[in-house]
Amino acid sequence: MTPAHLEWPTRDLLAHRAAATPQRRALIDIETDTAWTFAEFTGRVDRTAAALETAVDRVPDSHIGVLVDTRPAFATLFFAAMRRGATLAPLNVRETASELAAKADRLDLDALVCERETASTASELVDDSTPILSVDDPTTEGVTALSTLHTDPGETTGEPTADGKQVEIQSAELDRDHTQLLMFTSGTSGEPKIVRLTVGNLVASATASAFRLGVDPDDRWLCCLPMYHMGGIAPVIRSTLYGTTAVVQRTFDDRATARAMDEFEITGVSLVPTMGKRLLDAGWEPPESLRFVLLGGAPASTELIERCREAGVPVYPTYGMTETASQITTATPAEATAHEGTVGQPLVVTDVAVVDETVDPVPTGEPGELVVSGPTVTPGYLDEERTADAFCDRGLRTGDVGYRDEEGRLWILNRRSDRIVTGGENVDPGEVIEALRSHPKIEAAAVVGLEDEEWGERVGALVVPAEGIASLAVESVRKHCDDRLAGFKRPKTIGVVAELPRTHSGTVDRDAARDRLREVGVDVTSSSW
Ligand SMILES: O=C(O)CCC(=O)c1ccccc1C(=O)O
Repeated sequence: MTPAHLEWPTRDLLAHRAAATPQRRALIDIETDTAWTFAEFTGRVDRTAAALETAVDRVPDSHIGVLVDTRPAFATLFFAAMRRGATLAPLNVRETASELAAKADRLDLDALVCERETASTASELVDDSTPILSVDDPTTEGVTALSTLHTDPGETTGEPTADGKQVEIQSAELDRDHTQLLMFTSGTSGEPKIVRLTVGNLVASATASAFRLGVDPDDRWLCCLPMYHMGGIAPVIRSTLYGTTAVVQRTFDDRATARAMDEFEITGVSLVPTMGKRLLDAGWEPPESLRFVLLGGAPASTELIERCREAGVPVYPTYGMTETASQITTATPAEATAHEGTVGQPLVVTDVAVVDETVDPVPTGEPGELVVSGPTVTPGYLDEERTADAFCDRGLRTGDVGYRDEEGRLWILNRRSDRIVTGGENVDPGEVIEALRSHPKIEAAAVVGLEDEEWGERVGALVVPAEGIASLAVESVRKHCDDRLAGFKRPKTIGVVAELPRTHSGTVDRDAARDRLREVGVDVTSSSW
């Protein structure tokens, strides 16, 4: 065992930051045009932590649900929970009350934190004995002041002085193995999994990220991804660890986001591919200040990477999961250009093994399931059975298929769980998508299995016509596939749509794609099955 004094430090990141650089800017909120120094931020966190103490009998290890959208108050709650050893369970504010109630039921909540917009939904999610707190105090102007709806807010500590000197720094050592976050994976079918992420996972991820993206003391990271997803909260943790500024934008909007990048001289931003495409479609020109666009959450097309290169966007395609506290591999702009389609090499602390069905490594260049290990990997799901299923001796089985080159760069082929089984044959949707995308009039495609009486499943395809293509004949798509795919792989139902349905995190929503196909799909007869 490693002696304690040689172990990775797990002190309160924010308290440490507030002591080291109290006057540097921690957060900028675009919506309210407000900025907080690290001294002010840590003061707010203390007040929020005090309000939690008042509302919850025993804060350490309590489960605190969060129904708050992307705003500084979310960041404040995160660090308040960290400081007091509570566990935060962020919920997706865009879901319906019934979807949220099903999730809340699984979390065993000791309290629920809402905001003005979600207060009425929040009251439907928990019973009367569970305190509900709001980050919008109706009696004060403070955006991050936290009051309670069901209970008295009690005493709060005062604001720090202008020079931050009187801030009381609580820099207690944190328990690295403490579960800091319970995150729902953006599952597209079946019951979503609840991922446990520890303080150690989050700190390791934020540390390793810096070795790929670099850190400049004047960095400003634009946070416009939802903070209840991993890709949205990760930049807040990174910025606090680095002592740099998180600029918070409640919702992405191509024009408003482009404007914010100019106005705040943004140096980095996390985006999902759909956002990157929308920015470019709107004629976005990246500001000179911009050093990186971390592009993840879903595979980016080679066309999008090429468009980024042409527009001078410093794009870092990344492959990550909630289960690994964000990035697993990340490619640099130079790699992304020189090695088309790659998501780059693993972060410095992460190992990726490519394995066959018996979990033995396959030779370089050959495809296999990706197994991830290292300090960013979750200790498991809330559900023990699912944990047992997901892990092997080598680490976390991702269910994704990919291959690596001699230098260790990774390519993702498809999500294994998306595999379609038709008439006993396995179909890799990625292969069908590739065939469809080689059609000159098709820009994007989603391929899913549709229930079929005879074959179990049949292949269905939603296709999006390329820009400027007024009409795309289903017959021409069918012919194109006839020439390129074995009979069982050819789409038997084809639908032409303007846009693919996507989940909030940007991945294709496969259930919605299936529904769309049932609505607009045309059944085609292939010359052979
Ligand atoms: O796919 C996931 O669940 C993680 C995605 C993620 O973290 C992410 C998504 C978009 C942009 C950047 C990142 C990141 O790795 O920080």
